[in-house]
Amino acid sequence: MEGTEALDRVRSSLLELDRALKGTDLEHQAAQAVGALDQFQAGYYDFREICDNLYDGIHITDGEGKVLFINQAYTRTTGIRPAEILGRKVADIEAEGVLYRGSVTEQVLKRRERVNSVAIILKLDKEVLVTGNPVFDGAGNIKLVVTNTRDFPELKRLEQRLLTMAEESKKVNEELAYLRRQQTGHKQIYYRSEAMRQVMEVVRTVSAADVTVLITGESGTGKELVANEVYQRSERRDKPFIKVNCAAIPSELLESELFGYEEGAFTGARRMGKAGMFELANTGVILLDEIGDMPLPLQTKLLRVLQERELMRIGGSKPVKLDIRVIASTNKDLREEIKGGRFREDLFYRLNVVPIALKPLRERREDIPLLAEEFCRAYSKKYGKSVLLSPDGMDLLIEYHWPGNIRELENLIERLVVTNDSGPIARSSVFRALNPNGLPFSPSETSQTLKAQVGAFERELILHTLEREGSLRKAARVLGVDHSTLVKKCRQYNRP
Ligand SMILES: Nc1ncnc2c1ncn2[C@@H]1O[C@H](COP(=O)(O)OP(=O)(O)OP(=O)(O)O)[C@@H](O)[C@H]1O
Repeated sequence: MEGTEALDRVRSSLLELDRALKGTDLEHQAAQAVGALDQFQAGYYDFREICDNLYDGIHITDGEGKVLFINQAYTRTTGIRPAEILGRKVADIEAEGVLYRGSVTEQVLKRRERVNSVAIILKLDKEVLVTGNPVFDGAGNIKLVVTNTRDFPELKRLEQRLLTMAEESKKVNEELAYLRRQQTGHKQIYYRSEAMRQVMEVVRTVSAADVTVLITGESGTGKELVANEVYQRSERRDKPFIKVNCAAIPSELLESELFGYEEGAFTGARRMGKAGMFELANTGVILLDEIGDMPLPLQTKLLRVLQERELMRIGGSKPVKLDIRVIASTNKDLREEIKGGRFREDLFYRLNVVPIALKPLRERREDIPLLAEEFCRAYSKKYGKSVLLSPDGMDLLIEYHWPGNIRELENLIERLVVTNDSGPIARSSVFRALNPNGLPFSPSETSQTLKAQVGAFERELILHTLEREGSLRKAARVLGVDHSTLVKKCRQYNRP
């Protein structure tokens, strides 16, 4: 019988008694008994309500282990209803072997102290985590045992989930560190020219200071490589380094990519919103590559973000504080862009705190031999070969005007290593690699007169034919000139 039912019965018996005793000497005592019961009942209802609103299952026995009370959560967790256990002794319930095993109440009664243990709910075939506490009377006897029961599998699931998440996050962190290393890759910067020596001097001095850097130069001159170097030498080298190519992202997406958005900011916005590149780079460095291609309205927003060092996601209302170092790069002449009204002058000054201008390769030809040798070495290693450049092959590289700068040189060397056997690469192979479509040799920009350019072309043509045909006589036949003419030309070009 449930406690509340029992109380109701006692109350109605008392009321009956009260009525029967009306007018007798005992009338007053009967009325007092009804009042005391009412008070007790009110307290019991409060207690029940509180217990039924607890998340944990509550199970209370007297000092003999007789079950006095269970709350709703206990029934929810164990499937055991009040009618099955109220008024019964825990030892008997356990001996029956139907409802539960491993009673914590029994252990508390024996050990007279708090017990944490796992009990098995036979009824649902599951484990629960139980904590039992003894409640003592003034004489030191146990008058109650109060236990709380929690779904053990749920805890276990949470623990398991936590473990999996910890493992996943460890893996993600390792992957992140790997990708970061790969992305910035510690590629060495090779140079011999005075121009590059000065650039590296600036890189070394400004990297540690947290200043904004603007790197300019034609495509392929090494702007990204220099940006990597600034990051690697900065205090933020272990923090995020996010690169954004402002020209590669469609202008209508660039704003949300850079600054992020809140949920519901626009149709198609992701649930929960999305952090932009600036937020991802927070505490680290952001490289705004091809900044010259950023649309004007976005330049205004960027300027505000750089000035205030905080941003607002699209559709957001809470500003996000930024602690970020900015490196910008472009192959455009920003002063020309300003003149043409395509770039904001105030943004230019904000970015141009430390300008680093990279010269095109044709204006620092001293770097070509070192770069070519290093690329030869690196690609030989990659392809398991041992390829070198012949001295006259190298001369060709030094003369070439390199519109694609170092990227073009690197790609060319890779092609040469792949297509040549180990050993020195002949001048003719370099020539063919530089002229894959059989187009005339691209002359150096320094040989400007027609005579000089024709001379350079004739020289290449003769040397190339000689190399291919293997003898002066055969080359003269192919070129349709006398043998003596060819000998004379060879002498003129310092060739035997
Ligand atoms: N001094 C150098 N030493 C070694 N490698 C270099 C050097 N300069 C550039 N490179 C290599 O040349 C290639 C092009 O360089 P990078 O991408 O940095 O140029 P960029 O100026 O950023 O080009 P773009 O403007 O097209 O993005 C890269 O593979 C880079 O590693």
